[in-house]
Amino acid sequence: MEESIVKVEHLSHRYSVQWAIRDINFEITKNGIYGLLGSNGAGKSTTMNIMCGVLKQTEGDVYIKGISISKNPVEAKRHIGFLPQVPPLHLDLTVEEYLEYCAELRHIPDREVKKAVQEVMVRCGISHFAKRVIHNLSGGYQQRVGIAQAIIHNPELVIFDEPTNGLDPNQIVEIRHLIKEIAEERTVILSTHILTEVQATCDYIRMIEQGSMVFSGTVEEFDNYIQPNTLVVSLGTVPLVADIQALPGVVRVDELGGPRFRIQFSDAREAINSIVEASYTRGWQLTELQQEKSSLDTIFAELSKK
Ligand SMILES: Nc1ncnc2c1ncn2[C@@H]1O[C@H](COP(=O)(O)OP(=O)(O)OP(=O)(O)O)[C@@H](O)[C@H]1O
Repeated sequence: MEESIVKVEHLSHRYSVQWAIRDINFEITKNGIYGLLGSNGAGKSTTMNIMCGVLKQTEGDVYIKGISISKNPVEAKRHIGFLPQVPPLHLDLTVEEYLEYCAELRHIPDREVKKAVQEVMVRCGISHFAKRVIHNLSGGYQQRVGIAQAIIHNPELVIFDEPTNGLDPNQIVEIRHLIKEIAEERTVILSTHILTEVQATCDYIRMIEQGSMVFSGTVEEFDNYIQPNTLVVSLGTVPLVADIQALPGVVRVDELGGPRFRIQFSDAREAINSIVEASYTRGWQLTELQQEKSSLDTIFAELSKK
């Protein structure tokens, strides 16, 4: 049996009277990058804060490598690194001073602190800023320092809450690259409301909407979750739209300009067969026929409605 890295069991949380998350369940047994996806206010930060032992849940529990975060938080937290939405930086310290402080908080033995700090600075590409006061770093480099504090104790699981929020496009690319490197050796969970972030960075998706889990699977499964229902075809000779529309399996035809058409179908196989056959018998000279994929945005909108 595969070892459980994280297990979230019947997790619910209520701030005063309102439930922020309700009966969230999932388990992670394989390394990789997991995107916790959801729109603003869906419950991502609440879930992550509980997973990291920063917030005490109302109901349910989280197990990190089988250790309960509520019953044995100190032991469970040894295996976790966390970068909250607002990085917990001390802006008036230098990068090196701050990371030494983090190493002590993480109970790294005194004689190993210097080495751990040097290694993590190399890992996160910030060695050249070791003596720089954090306040004077750009947003992207401050985020690197935030990532460094999350992995200084070499945890098996790293959790990032909206790690590219507020960064410029170049910084976003660099931070995504760093996250992928970090994930080569450990499991990473990152939260985001940006679909392209998931596409660019993650292997798996857990999607939360209105406090409940609405999807759990790979990015590819997510992409195919809502079955596409359109084809794009290009024809050598241009028939009447009504002639295409009349074919079995075809529901609607839109002209895309020139000889290209978007065809909405009720039954993919029936529509494809009838288009290919008509092209052959009526001399339409089919040159392109492809099924369109639902964009992540469409899927997101559909799932959010459910
Ligand atoms: N401290 C709090 N007190 C009361 N309600 C809260 C508190 N924090 C969050 N909430 C509410 O709980 C729900 C879930 O919020 P949460 O921050 O977990 O969502 P999120 O998916 O992380 O959103 P965002 O992307 O905007 O951070 C929201 O309705 C939010 O208003």
